Amino acid sequence: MKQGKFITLEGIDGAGKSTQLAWIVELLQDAGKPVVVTREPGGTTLGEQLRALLLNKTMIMHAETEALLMFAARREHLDKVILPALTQGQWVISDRFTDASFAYQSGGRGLDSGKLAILEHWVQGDLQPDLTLYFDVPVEVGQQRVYQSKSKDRFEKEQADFFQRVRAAYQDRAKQFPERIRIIDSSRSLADVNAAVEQTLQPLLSHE
Ligand SMILES: Nc1ncnc2c1ncn2[C@@H]1O[C@H](COP(=O)(O)OP(=O)(O)O)[C@@H](O)[C@H]1O
Ligand SMILES: Cc1cn([C@H]2C[C@H](O)[C@@H](COP(=O)(O)OP(=O)(O)O)O2)c(=O)[nH]c1=O
Repeated sequence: MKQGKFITLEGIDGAGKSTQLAWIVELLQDAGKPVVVTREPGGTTLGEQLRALLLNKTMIMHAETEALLMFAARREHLDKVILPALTQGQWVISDRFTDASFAYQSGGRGLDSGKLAILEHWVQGDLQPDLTLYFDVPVEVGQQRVYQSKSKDRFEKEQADFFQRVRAAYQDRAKQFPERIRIIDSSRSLADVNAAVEQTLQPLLSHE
């Protein structure tokens, strides 16, 4: 029986997820919540090895292989990390989850979202995050932030039109699940985004 809360962070590369993750952990710890931080693809020994393959910019793979590996890593992640932590009453914060597959593999690569929905149901059953923070930025802003910060991986080396499709797919998904997915305008200053995150988390914290 799930007791903890499951929060996921989404957005195109460079949206500011990792930066906000640290702030969210601080807010939850200040509120006395036991927090587990994790990420996708990854989060387990096997998942991190799959991540290395998926992000390796010299690796060539079919788009469906890519999707299947994302969901294989997710199955392991749920089994080894997410479900045990939730059952123990911990708050799980994941830097990306299934919305990323709909955004990148369906929006970005063009896979049929119906196939992904089958994998989603297979791997997660009815489990969905309690809250998803979608950090929305224009593609140019995200790309500028990524290029300033580090060398590009297999996804980050994609062109702007790929990220336009990813962003559009995220926005569609946020419209489809407005209760769960909250849109945060991440093009603003760090202080403004921090404040928006705090405000969005408040109802979840005060219902506890
Ligand atoms: N609101 C913001 N304003 C300006 N720069 C930001 C903001 N949020 C994050 N950054 C910077 O942008 C870069 C990418 O941020 P990061 O959190 O790593 O993004 P993501 O995890 O979504 O790819 C980092 O150098 C970070 O310091
Ligand atoms: C979870 C997930 C990630 N991805 C992609 C999005 C990102 O480009 C990449 C993971 O990188 P990311 O989480 O952004 O890590 P970093 O901040 O270290 O670059 O994997 C998918 O394409 N589908 C998925 O289902």
